[in-house]
Amino acid sequence: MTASNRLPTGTPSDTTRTALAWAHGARFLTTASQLDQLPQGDLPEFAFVGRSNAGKSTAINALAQRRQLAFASKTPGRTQHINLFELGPKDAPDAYLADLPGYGYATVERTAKLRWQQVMADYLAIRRNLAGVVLLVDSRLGFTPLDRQLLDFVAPRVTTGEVKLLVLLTKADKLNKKEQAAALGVGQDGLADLATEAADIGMLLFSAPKHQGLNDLAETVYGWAHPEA
Ligand SMILES: Nc1nc2c(ncn2[C@@H]2O[C@H](COP(=O)(O)OP(=O)(O)OP(=O)(O)O)[C@@H](O)[C@H]2O)c(=O)[nH]1
Repeated sequence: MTASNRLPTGTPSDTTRTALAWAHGARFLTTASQLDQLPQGDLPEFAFVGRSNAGKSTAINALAQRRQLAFASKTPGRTQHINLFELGPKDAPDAYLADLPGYGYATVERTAKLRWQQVMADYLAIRRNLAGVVLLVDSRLGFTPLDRQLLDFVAPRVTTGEVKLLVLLTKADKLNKKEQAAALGVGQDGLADLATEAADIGMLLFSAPKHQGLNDLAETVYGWAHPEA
């Protein structure tokens, strides 16, 4: 497993610039409430998942450098849709970014929670072109039981290396250096059971306002979509 607490440095490398330019081209494609409404095909897809309020919309918007590409839901826990964004040249898209519903609102009724579980479990287990999962976890909270449950859904595909995993420890600007290092340590310990030899797992401290982890995030997902690059 790789872990990074790098702060942004001066001039980005060519690789970073390419990855950032690619991510900035993200555009909304479609929204789906069921898996069979998602486009089929072989384009690599990476999914952003996380507890609600973990900073998922903020991270997607920072990655795409758009103020409102991903919308924070106005009614907590009610948005059970998967929003899909397209990346790459407009006439020849080369990847999809999937924004999965946030989870963990205490006020959501049981039936909605069960429905969420089913959508996530099915998506993570079945979506054939799923290349990677970006799991957003508030760096001050670490993995919650629902994050663990989500990891369980995708674990069989992560441990074999079929699906890659990047954990973003969000809101790192709210922690001092010592707390950041501790959060990375706790996070890595929490993933020990997934870290097989075949698995491709990374972890980054992330701060949207400070752009911390942003270049690494762009490079990672670009790499997932362009394994030949
Ligand atoms: N300080 C700080 N605040 C952040 C950061 N990322 C997100 N936030 C704040 O955290 C709150 C939640 O962020 P969102 O991006 O809406 O969270 P979300 O995970 O999309 O939440 P849902 O829409 O409920 O699923 C907002 O007030 C953001 O401004 C960060 O890196 N640093």
